[in-house]
Amino acid sequence: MSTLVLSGKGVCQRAHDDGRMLLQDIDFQLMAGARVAISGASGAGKSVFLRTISLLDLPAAGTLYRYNQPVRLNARCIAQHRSQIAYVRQQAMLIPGTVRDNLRLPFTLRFYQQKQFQPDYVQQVLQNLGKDENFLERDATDLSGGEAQLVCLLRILQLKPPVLLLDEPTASLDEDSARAVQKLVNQWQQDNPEAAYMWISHSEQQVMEVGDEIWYLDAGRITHTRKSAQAGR
Ligand SMILES: Nc1ncnc2c1ncn2[C@@H]1O[C@H](COP(=O)(O)OP(=O)(O)OP(=O)(O)O)[C@@H](O)[C@H]1O
Repeated sequence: MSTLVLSGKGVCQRAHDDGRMLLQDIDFQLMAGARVAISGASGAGKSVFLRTISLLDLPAAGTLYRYNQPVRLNARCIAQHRSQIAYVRQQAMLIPGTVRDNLRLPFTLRFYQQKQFQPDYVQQVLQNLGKDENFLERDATDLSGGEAQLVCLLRILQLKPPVLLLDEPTASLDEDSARAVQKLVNQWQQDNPEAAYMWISHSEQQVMEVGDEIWYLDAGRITHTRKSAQAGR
């Protein structure tokens, strides 16, 4: 039987400015290995939902559970949750320096000091994406938008989070770069079959490609879910 990695009960979010409800009483369950595409109109609350369940923004009400344990909202538990439920934004954010500097960055943080940068692993992944061995030494400021997004993703994937929350990661990319991002996420999930993701997309084609399940958000509620034709491949 599949493991429940992340779930929520009665999750609500309010706007910081006028207090209006942005998420209304959402219950959800994300199983290990799940591939969930999230769809819905602009302003439906998709980003707010991902930011809330990763605890980048704290919920106004409701409870999140990781592996069936309620997540406490103190600083240590929030930091731990964010490291496990990794949120990837649409715009790539890199530090000045090389690709290697960017990929090493998390290991300089106290939270990841027990983990080690694995150059062989990242080289292999980059090679599978068609990047040559000099790519690690490229200056981050010279990368294309698509390459920068790949580096951002790889920086997170190498840490092997059990859940990845992708907020329109290919929205500003051309078709080839978008495909490379999809390929990277697919490959990561094949290597880590217990890993799950949620992927926000406005592209109906991408929704069908990346989701085994599709969750629809409307006015801060999950209105319905369905299996895609890809389910059970
Ligand atoms: N921090 C905030 N304070 C106030 N309002 C916010 C905040 N964040 C988002 N909103 C509002 O919440 C609503 C949902 O925003 P959200 O970004 O989640 O939509 P979305 O479904 O992701 O849209 P899109 O597809 O256009 O990215 C919008 O009305 C937005 O203006």
